[in-house]
Amino acid sequence: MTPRNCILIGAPVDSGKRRRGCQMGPDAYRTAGLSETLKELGHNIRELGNIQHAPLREASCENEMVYALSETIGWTESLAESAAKACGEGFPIFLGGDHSLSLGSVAGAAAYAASVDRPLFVLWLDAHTDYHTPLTTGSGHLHGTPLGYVTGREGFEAFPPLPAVVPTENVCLLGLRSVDAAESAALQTSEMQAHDMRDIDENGIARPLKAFLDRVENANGLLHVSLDVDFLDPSIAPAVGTTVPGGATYREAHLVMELLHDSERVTSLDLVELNPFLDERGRTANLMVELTASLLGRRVFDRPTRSY
Ligand SMILES: NC(=[NH2+])NCCC[C@H](N)C(=O)O
Ligand SMILES: [Mn+2]
Ligand SMILES: [Mn+2]
Repeated sequence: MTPRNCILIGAPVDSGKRRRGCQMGPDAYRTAGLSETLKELGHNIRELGNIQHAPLREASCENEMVYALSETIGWTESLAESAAKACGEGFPIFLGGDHSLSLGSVAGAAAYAASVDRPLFVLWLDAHTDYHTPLTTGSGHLHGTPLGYVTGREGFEAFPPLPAVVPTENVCLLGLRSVDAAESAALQTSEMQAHDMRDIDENGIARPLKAFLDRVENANGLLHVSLDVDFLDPSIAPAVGTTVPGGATYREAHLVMELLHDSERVTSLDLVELNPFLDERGRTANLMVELTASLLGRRVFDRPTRSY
């Protein structure tokens, strides 16, 4: 297995929703031994500690429900900058923080991809589509908007202008089981490949993922993976503020990670929405670390062939 130059970037973003706790996420991953686990697999690890948001400026939005706009803009600025830089130096892993961190991490990955003239693809592992804009969100929670931002939807005027838009046809969502009406309407007119849990129940999780990975391969694309804890079933991953029943099982989740590893396509990763305050003796943090290990090459044993 080729060793990767992993760059661990702590992003204690907690502004994307009202319930606090994701700011403790980076330390929970450290406590669960993320860095040691990846080292044992033979990877090189660079730890950047926790980054901070850019200085806050006044910002406003027509939608008065929108929560902590300035802070999320500040995070988007600093994260986009560190993501673009880290993508040029290795394999960035963002230790979140809530999902609003992906406004910045994906924007930065897209900027990097454009700078090397390669298309960026995004795999969204989530119960939710996170395709709102500040104008359509009913909750006002900006962790529900990152895919809206990076695909260039209107309504993000207060945010840093996107250096490069991710075309909706380059986005694949897996694990959906909670989609708001406004998001569902917008999804219809987009080219995103959205796979809900029913789709996965009927067809399995490998089939849609392999089809997507083939497209990434054929386009010689870079691939950003955004893993929201609530992709997983709450019975195995309770530490998230937005649990939805009926999520990915332990084996489905590991299979996704193993297929991603085999594709050798993943170039950046977000681990988001872990709220250690809601965890049970660290089990969700531990599982997220195990899944990251599978994505980075841990396997049960080295199979001589894969044709049985
Ligand atoms: N990243 C997340 N957990 N997003 C949940 C979003 C939930 C809901 N769609 C909202 O906009 O409020
Ligand atoms: Mn999410
Ligand atoms: Mn979610």
